[in-house]
Amino acid sequence: MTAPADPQRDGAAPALVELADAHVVHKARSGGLFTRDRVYALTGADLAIAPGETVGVVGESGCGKSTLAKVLVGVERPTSGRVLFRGRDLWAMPAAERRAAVGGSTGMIFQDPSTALNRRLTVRRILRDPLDVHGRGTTAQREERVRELMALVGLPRALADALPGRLSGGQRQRVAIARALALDPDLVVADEPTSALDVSVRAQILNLLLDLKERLGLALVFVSHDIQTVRRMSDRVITMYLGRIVEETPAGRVTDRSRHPYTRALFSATPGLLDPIEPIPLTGPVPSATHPPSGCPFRTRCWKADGVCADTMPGFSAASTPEHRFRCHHPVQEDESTRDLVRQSRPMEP
Ligand SMILES: Nc1ncnc2c1ncn2[C@@H]1O[C@H](COP(=O)(O)OP(=O)(O)OP(=O)(O)O)[C@@H](O)[C@H]1O
Repeated sequence: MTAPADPQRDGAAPALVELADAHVVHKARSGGLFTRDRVYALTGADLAIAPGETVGVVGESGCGKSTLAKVLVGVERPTSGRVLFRGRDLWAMPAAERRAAVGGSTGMIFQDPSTALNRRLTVRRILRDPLDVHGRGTTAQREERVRELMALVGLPRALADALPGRLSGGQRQRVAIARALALDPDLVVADEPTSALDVSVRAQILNLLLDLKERLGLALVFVSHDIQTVRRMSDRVITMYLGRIVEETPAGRVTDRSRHPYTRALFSATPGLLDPIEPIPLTGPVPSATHPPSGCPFRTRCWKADGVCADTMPGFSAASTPEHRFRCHHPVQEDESTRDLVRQSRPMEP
């Protein structure tokens, strides 16, 4: 069995949740029927989430962000590899113990609260449900907890008997956040929590998440396409490409100190993050997760790629540190500016 990649980084708090060489492989479908192909949704993920930290996850559509999120909170079982909750192998536990561990330590907030909440249940019932399922407290204590949760996320008490259809998008997402917090988890994973909301309420929901994280000492994993927001919210940013974690960067270094060419390209394409700059051009489509390229999955779009990249998937580079890890045969130099990379990566004039 594979040992956890980096069980406790030097001096860091012990991990809340750790993935050790986690893979998720699906059967591919075509026209509603399974085919012989496989979809490599998550490949060899090694990751440790420490108590109280905020980890942002970025990458293009289909790169495995949601899969990583679901594996971290124990709602999706990896095809192989291990998920450790406070050092204990989640999927080796008896089912009842696993359900209690997952319910009691993690919460998940989904993209669209309209579909994530049962439309036939009142706010009170939605918030009571996890307490009932996990047998928390007496009836009176559960009612009190529902009131507490509503206050925590800024929902007026008068909405306790409302159905989700009567609430605004922002209020619905507050209910979803309260439900994720019902059992007092240590880790909350928010998968694109604001992308289905009006622009006007996005900032309120993000501020609420940050505020709750501080007040409750939560660890937060934040998945988003919105790179600016990820950078602002996170302590550490994880870059994914075609099912792989290719870089983990301290958030303060992520714009102009990232060492993986893909992270630099992703951030260069975000307006307003760097001084006016052209984005690093990435040529060609994202390869299919059913037929990933040999070696490094990014090589087909990388201006630095050579034969080594086609032959071998890079492990974490020897130049990595415990805080800043990257998988690349030809990492960007520390002192190379994104401007230099734009120049290097520009396709040759014919
Ligand atoms: N149940 C499934 N069956 C088959 N393929 C799946 C399944 N779930 C996910 N996939 C595939 O796995 C890959 C990773 O999907 P995932 O949803 O984790 O990506 P993502 O980065 O969250 O995408 P997005 O940003 O668009 O939400 C994609 O190619 C997706 O089509």
